[in-house]
Amino acid sequence: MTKRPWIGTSWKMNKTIREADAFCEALRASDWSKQSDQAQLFVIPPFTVLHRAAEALGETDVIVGAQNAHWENAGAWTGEISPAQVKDCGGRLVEIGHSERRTFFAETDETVAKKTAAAVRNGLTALVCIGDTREEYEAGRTGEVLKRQTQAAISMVEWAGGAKVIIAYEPVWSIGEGGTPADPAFADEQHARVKELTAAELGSPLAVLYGGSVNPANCVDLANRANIDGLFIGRSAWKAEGYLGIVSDVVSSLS
Ligand SMILES: O=C(CO)[C@H](O)COP(=O)(O)O
Repeated sequence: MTKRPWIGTSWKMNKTIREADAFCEALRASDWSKQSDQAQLFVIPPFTVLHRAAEALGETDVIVGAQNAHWENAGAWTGEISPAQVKDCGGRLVEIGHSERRTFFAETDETVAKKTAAAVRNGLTALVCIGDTREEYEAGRTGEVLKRQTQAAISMVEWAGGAKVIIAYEPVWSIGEGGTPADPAFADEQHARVKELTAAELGSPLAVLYGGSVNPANCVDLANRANIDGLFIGRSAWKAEGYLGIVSDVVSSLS
């Protein structure tokens, strides 16, 4: 069966309204935005343009999501955004537990578990990021860390009723400027383990995307690995041409 990869980008804390509009317009105008039979595209803007991006891409097959959401649907949680609010803005997916949130905003396995369960309860797809630090990687502890983070993330989800959870393996040592892209064979091995673990716990494996210094030179090799179900791209996809170039290369290589 031909693969139908997920290919998406988070803009992190980037883009003004005008820049977001330009990206969405370029994506909307591209044929790739209406070909979800070949690849499931997704874009994760900052909250400031979430509603606008969801509207702009509303007639396309592109899923728009949020970079975080709280575990409660409403209440006295100053500065937070709830999964119900994400849904109200047109968001269909929530990214949870990115390493930047775990490192700089005290996100823990427990908050990731609560947020994942809340996203699913609200009918959103939870895109849960897991990843080993450089220290853990060098100590050969990658497998153990990914197992702990995955088990915690899915521990509170109510699976009855079509819960949608996707895992993104993002080695912390691969992310951002100065990151080292993971060797595709190494990434594939880690994905295989996560798929095996989730299959054993849930009856069927969760999809596992790879993120961390994905670029035009390594996207095809990564996406063609047996256990890599898609790519989660940062810097290389922040310009629409960059994103669409990767989508086109990956889809062509798979067909
Ligand atoms: O979240 C990511 C993808 O949006 C991830 O952190 C990878 O970022 P990149 O290294 O800039 O591709």
